[in-house]
Amino acid sequence: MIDLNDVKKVRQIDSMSSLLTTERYDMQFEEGLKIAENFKIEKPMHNFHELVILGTGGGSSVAAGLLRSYLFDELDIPVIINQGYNVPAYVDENSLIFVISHSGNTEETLSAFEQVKSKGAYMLAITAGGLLQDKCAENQIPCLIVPQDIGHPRRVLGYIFIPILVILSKLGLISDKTHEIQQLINLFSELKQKYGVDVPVEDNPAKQIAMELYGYIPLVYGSLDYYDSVAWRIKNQFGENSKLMAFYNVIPNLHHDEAVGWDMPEDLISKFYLILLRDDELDSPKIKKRKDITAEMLSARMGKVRQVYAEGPNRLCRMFSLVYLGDFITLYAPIYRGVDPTPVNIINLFKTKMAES
Ligand SMILES: O=P(O)(O)OC[C@H]1O[C@](O)(CO)[C@@H](O)[C@@H]1O
Repeated sequence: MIDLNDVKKVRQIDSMSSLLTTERYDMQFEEGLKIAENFKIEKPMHNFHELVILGTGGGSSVAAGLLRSYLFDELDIPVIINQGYNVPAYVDENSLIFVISHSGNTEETLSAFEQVKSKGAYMLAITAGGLLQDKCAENQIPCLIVPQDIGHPRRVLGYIFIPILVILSKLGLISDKTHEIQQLINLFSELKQKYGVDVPVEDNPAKQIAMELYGYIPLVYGSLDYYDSVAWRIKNQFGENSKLMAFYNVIPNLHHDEAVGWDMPEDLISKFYLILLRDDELDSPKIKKRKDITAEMLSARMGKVRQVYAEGPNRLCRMFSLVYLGDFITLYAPIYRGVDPTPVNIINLFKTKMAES
C-alpha cells in the first residue's frame, strides 16, 4: 500500500494531476463564472415548459443532476436529464434545451442534438470544442466555449455547472447566484486545507476514508431533496477515479425497496462500506430520523458505516462540500493501491469497440 503522507509519491502516481486540479477548484469555478458572465445571450420570447439537458458522463450529466437538486424549490419547470441517443416525444418548441459535452464528441449527445434540431426548441450548448462546436456554428446555435482539460470532463464541473446556472439566470428563469458562487469559491479554498495532498492522514478525513474503504465495495446513500445527485456524483467518481464499481441510492426511496435487501447473508452485506451523506441544516426532521435509523441498523450489518456532514453558508456550498470530499476520497482510494486515478481505459476501450464496423 502507498503511504498517503508521502506527498511526492502521491503526486507521482497521480500522473495527470487530478488532485492538483481538484485542489484548484476555487480557481476553476472562478474562471467558469467569468466565462459565463461574458457570454452574451438574447432573452428568448419562449414560454418554456421544461428544461431538457442533453449530456452524459461524470461531468455533463452529473452537472445537470446537481442543478436539478440545487434548484428543486426555485425553478418552476421540470429539469430532465437526457443521457441517451434519442429524445422523448414531449420535446417541442416549448422546450429549453442545453446540449452539454465537454469534449464535444460524445456520440449519444450528438445524436440527441440532431433529433432536437428539427423540433423548433430553443437550444444552447456548452463545450470545449469538438463536433458540437462545429454543429452549433453551422446551425447558428449559441455555444459557450469553455477551456479544454486533458479530456476528462469529470474534472471540470466549474466549467460546466457554473455556466448553466449563470445562463439560467440570464434567461430570467432563476435569481442571480453570483453571491452564492463566490461563497462556494471561498469554501473550496478553505476545504483544500482539510482534504489537500499536503494535509497528513491524521488530520485528513478524505485520506482516512480512502484508506478505510480498502477491500470493501463502496455504497453511497444520499437523500431527497438535495443530496440525490451528490450521491450519484460520488458513485460515478468511484468508477472513473477509483476503478471501483460502487453503488448509490436515495433516502427515503430506498427504505421502500432496497432496504429489504439489508437482510442479505452476512458474508455478503459485510463487504459494503457505506458513506451516508448528511446535512444537519437542510435535512428535514423526517429525513434526519430516517438517516439515524439507517446508520444504526447498518452499523450492525455492513462492513463499515461512515457518516459525512455537509458544511457551508448556503445550499450550493453545502451540496458541493460533499461533492468536494467525494472527489478527494475517490482520488486517494486508487492512489493508496498504487493506481493512477485519471486514465479511463475501459471507457476508451468501449469507444474503440463501438467505432469498429
Ligand atoms: O460529453 P463529455 O462531456 O465530453 O463527457 C463524456 C465523457 O466524460 C467522461 O466522464 C470521462 O471523464 C466519460 O464518462 C464520458 O465518456
